[in-house]
Amino acid sequence: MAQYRRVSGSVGLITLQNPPVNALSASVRQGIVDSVKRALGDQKVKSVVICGQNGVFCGGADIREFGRQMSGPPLVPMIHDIEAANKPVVAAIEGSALGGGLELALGCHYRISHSKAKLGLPEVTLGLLPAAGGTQRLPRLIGVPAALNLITTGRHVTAAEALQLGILDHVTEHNTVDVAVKFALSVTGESLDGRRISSFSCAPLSDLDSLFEEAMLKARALQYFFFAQRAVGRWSTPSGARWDTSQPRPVRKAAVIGLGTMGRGITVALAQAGLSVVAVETHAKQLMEAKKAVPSMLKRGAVRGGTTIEPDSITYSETVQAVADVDLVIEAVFEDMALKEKVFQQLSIVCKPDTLLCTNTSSLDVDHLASQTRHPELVVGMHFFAPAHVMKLLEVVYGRRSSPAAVATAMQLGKKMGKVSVAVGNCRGFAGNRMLKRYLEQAFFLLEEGATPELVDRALEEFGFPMGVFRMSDLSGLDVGWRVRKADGLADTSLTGTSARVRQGCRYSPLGDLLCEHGRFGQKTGRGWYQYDKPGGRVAKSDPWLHNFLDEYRARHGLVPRCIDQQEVLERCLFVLINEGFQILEEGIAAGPEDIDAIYVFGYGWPRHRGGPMFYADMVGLERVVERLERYHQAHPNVPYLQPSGLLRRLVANGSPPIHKWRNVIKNRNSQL
Ligand SMILES: CCCCCC/C=C/CC(=O)SCCNC(=O)CCNC(=O)[C@H](O)C(C)(C)COP(=O)(O)OP(=O)(O)OC[C@H]1O[C@@H](n2cnc3c(N)ncnc32)[C@H](O)[C@@H]1OP(=O)(O)O
Repeated sequence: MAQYRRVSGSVGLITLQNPPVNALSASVRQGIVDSVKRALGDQKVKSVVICGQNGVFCGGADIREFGRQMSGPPLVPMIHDIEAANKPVVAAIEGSALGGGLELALGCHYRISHSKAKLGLPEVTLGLLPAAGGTQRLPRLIGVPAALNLITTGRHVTAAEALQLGILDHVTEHNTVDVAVKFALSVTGESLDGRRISSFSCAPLSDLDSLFEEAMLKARALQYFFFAQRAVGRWSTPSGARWDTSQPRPVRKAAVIGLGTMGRGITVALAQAGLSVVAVETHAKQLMEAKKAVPSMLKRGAVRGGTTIEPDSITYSETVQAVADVDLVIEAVFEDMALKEKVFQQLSIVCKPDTLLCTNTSSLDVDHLASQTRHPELVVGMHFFAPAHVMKLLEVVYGRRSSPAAVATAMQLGKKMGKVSVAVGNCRGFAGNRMLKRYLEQAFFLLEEGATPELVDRALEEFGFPMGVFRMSDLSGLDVGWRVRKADGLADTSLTGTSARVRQGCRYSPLGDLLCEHGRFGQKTGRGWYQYDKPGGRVAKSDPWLHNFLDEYRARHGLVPRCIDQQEVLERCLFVLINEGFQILEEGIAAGPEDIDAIYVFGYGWPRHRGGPMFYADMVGLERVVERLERYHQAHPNVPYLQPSGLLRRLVANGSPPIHKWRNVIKNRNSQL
């Protein structure tokens, strides 16, 4: 419903009331129609404000009414009547104005918003179009390109961006309804001729065709990705195990070993999937902390998902003996091979002979861990992404001896946890992190050559990543990679001269190692590639120290900085990642391009509307990817992975077939799996 009252003498205030987000149910629409009629018919009312109760303007269509018989007044004439009103109507937007909610606001003559509000037309994510005037009014208000972007992506924009785009007239930090009422008083009696958006004409565009072509490309990418997500469930391995011939085992009780950040998230994900969980942590302090953290994570998840979790579904223990009767164990201890070896040896003794043993390692050798057990066929990797109870991606890593049933069980458990599970073979970094390594290395090289973290991140964010590589590195912690590089004997900053930037005959950048030596681990220390207001701060600010450091570094190594443009950033960072993806396909580590694309979209923030790295390569054109890689390899001969992979060349030699035909060309000739 909607409440109507007169405030400040002459303002008709209409408040939408439909908790939790004041969605446009039949009774809300009826309430709006009645209230507008009252306001326009009341001589004392000179202007109108529409707001929502409890700090939310309107979440759009009431999704609880989807699938039901349509009742109540239709939205289109209702919004039209608001726009046609002869008294100014002001939308006071707090919280969200989404879908039909934004369309309602676009029918008003003015839009005032709180700075924390979010606006958008997310219909596309529900398989709908903004049919209550959104497709007509938004392009007239902000132009076709910007409107097309919002409508085809469904993304929510901040009030600041909405103001910049021209959707909003004013943004306030104060009480939005009070500000809107004052504003409504101030525009009383003014002409509304220039305020009715549907009377605006669309700015003519010369390149409308290419704009729509781009939008169509996005639509193709989204369609491809829709099917790619489903394709990854039909997994297969080079040894012939397949989704439709492998029988998963029932898993009712699971255990997690190690209750650090990852272990806690995995415990929550398992409990949310309805399993009983034994959570083991041998360090008393860490166990105590986990006992507090896990229930509150579960509680937050239950509130968000509207579910209930049996509080006794998790039992905690300080000893591994507690996992004797579980069906499956996920080891999530510190990323240290010696420690993991010990855990697997212990598990092999303690667990039932048919217990599936899984490791959450992000890069270590699953076959080696399997060799520590009595039943290597029951060992697989389950590589979760942080935060493990939130992130959709799960890499299920099969080893040389993993049984089809073991792979099927892990895949099915992933599905039960609501994950997109992708089966991949065992190699350093598996599919996702192996590709990421190349991407990170190129980003470091670009800094050496003259780029800044800001320039690289801007290029990647404009491409569509939620965060550029350096902001992401600050968020996840520079020390993580540093530890791995130290363990691999790479992070040696005592080397001088040319050998400082070469390892095993290949180009190497010690920039990340040097930053760590300065105690700059990213957000957690308040300093990394950017600076933050405090340790744990979230807002990245450009850091003059870092720029000086880069200048000195280049001078020390005789590197003459050059101008690097966004195109080079994208090609260098993305094409090497793609090239590694082809190598992974060639080796049979991933069964098809869809697997890699699902990994990148769900695990690494690759923009969904670009379909994933392999789809992107198809769109850019494989010949072009080869040509650019060759050119960069010529310029940087000591970076061997800039050479186009054999499969990429073979595909080009086969006339660059479209992505859905690549599997015909992929022959896992080199596979050892
Ligand atoms: C003539 C027929 C009338 C048709 C009207 C015109 C048609 C227009 C088409 C549309 O409007 S399509 C767009 C529909 N709206 C959306 O897609 C928005 C979906 N919601 C969100 O994005 C978020 O929920 C939010 C609004 C941004 C709030 O996010 P927040 O993180 O703060 O909270 P949540 O946990 O997500 O949600 C809280 C609570 O609210 C319920 N809810 C959210 N949206 C709607 C909705 N549109 N209708 C009904 N209920 C909604 C959500 O389910 C949660 O409830 P719960 O009980 O706590 O689970």
